Amino acid sequence: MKRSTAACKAISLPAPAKINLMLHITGQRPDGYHELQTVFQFLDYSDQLHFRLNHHQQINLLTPFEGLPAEQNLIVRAAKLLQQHTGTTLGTDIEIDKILPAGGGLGGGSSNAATTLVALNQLWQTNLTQHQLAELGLALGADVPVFIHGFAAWAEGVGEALQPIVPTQDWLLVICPNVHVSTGEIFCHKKLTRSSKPIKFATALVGDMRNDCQSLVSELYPEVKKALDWASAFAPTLMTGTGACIFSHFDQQSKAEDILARVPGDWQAFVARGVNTSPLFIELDKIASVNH
Ligand SMILES: C[C@](O)(CO)[C@H](O)COP(=O)(O)OP(=O)(O)OC[C@H]1O[C@@H](n2ccc(N)nc2=O)[C@H](O)[C@@H]1O
Ligand SMILES: Nc1ncnc2c1ncn2[C@@H]1O[C@H](COP(=O)(O)OP(=O)(O)OP(=O)(O)O)[C@@H](O)[C@H]1O
Repeated sequence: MKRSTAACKAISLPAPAKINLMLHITGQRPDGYHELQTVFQFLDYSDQLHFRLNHHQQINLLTPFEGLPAEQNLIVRAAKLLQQHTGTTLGTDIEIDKILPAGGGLGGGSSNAATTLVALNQLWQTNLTQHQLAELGLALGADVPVFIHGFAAWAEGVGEALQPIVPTQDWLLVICPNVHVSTGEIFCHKKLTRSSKPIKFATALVGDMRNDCQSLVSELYPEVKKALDWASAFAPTLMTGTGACIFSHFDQQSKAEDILARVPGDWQAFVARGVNTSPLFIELDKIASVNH
């Protein structure tokens, strides 16, 4: 897809959530990372990032994140990585409207990093290809490449070997129980299922749509089990990534909204559409068509 790279001084782009429609763990590599088979779909529900060019080579994150020093923020790390990789003398001031819960399995940090790489590649006119950006992004997180490529995908490897797939674009009720699950903690746990039999791409969307992390997370975090039990009474429900968020499928927005209204008050929840093209790329195409 050809997109405009016209020079600009500022750009605002979304960083959407992802869900894992299924997630199998089929093995572990010598470096400790796990071999996965998963289906990624995006949600039409995004953080919004705003980038303004500066000429001082400074990366300034103007929106504070409680408890997370700026230098550890994946937005700042992504910007610095691109700066170092390309040798650009430009910098950026960044603001974010954050709505995605951290540590929810919705990939918020990875998505922020991906949007940062894509946005700054335009703002700084560094002209890396999508493939180069995805390779760079993988060093920041296993989920970054899917956000950079922007299509719903069947993923293998650690989640970086992607093939397009076209799941139904259901309405989803997403519930975020009041707990923070660390991805590292789940992948290190001795009770994690690590030996699922590999399946074929052709069967990715039929049969057993399970998440191999779900039973362990349910055991360690009873609040996640409680949410799964509650939501499963209304619609097919699964946990995303390593949790804590769960999602339930509906064929109509109104049905999902009806159940949203009944979600117990101590859980954050929202309704969003599962989409097969990332809202990031829909926005980039809009910008490109305006610039033509
Ligand atoms: C579970 C998923 O959300 C599925 O989409 C992702 O694979 C997680 O991706 P992510 O949050 O970008 O994870 P990373 O930041 O790369 O890794 C966090 C930690 O999880 C473990 N990890 C992660 C991904 C993977 N395939 N195997 C792992 O063992 C590693 O211990 C790593 O130190
Ligand atoms: N910009 C960012 N937004 C959110 N979290 C960030 C960011 N930068 C760094 N982090 C750190 O990354 C951790 C994981 O955040 P993230 O929202 O990606 O988790 P997640 O949704 O569970 O991701 P995944 O599904 O990829 O496991 C957070 O606990 C936080 O400390």
